[in-house]
Amino acid sequence: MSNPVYLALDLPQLDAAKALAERVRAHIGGIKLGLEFFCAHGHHGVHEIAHLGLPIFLDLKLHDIPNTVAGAMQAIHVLEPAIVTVHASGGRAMMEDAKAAAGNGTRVVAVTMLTSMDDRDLVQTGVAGKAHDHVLRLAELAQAAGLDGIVCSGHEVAAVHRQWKDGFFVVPGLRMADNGIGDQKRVVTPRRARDDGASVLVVGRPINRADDPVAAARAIEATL
Ligand SMILES: O=c1ccn([C@@H]2O[C@H](COP(=O)(O)O)[C@@H](O)[C@H]2O)c(=O)[nH]1
Repeated sequence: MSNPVYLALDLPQLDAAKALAERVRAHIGGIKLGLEFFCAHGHHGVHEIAHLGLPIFLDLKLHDIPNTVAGAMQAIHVLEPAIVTVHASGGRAMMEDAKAAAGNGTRVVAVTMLTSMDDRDLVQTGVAGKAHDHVLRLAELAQAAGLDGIVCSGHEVAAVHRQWKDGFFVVPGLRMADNGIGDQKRVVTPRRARDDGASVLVVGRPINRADDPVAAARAIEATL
């Protein structure tokens, strides 16, 4: 089985990001490039990281009207990302158009509820109910829109997996026992997320802020 860990390269400097990816390359299965990286380095930065030969996950969390999101998907075709994210709360039509505009080799997955939010945060956005139910509802919408899967926390992935058997599930918010959680609120260990059905495990700070990133990546790999 291939390594499900995708390293979130949330670093402002391109050289430092490249050097880190090269160091941990043998202990990860792919690289996630998010808003911080893409806003700073754009297509050029993606090409630089893609030279390493690992699958690229563009975590752009697109959220706009359908026409605009479809245009953005077409603009990133050329980068041949393995995975791209959109926000499920953008609605069914937006997700359908995003999927239609994506390249054949690209999985489009919908962010349900950010792992940095809990039940209280959800209520503050005007959504009544629990995170768990909200995630399941948005997963159903993403499936109906023809997406490949969703992004959710490790708290929900087992339930989502039961309702969407062949879905592709991306789980961030992962921490080992000795990691600080920072701004994340719905966290589990990488092992628990994998056992509960995660397809991709997104790990950022536990590796990219570690004193020894290679040792940290190896330690996570050893638990899987
Ligand atoms: O719900 C979400 C969606 C995306 N992310 C992204 O994953 C990484 C997690 O980084 P850590 O340092 O391991 O907390 C980061 O790039 C987020 O943008 C998420 O955390 N939660």
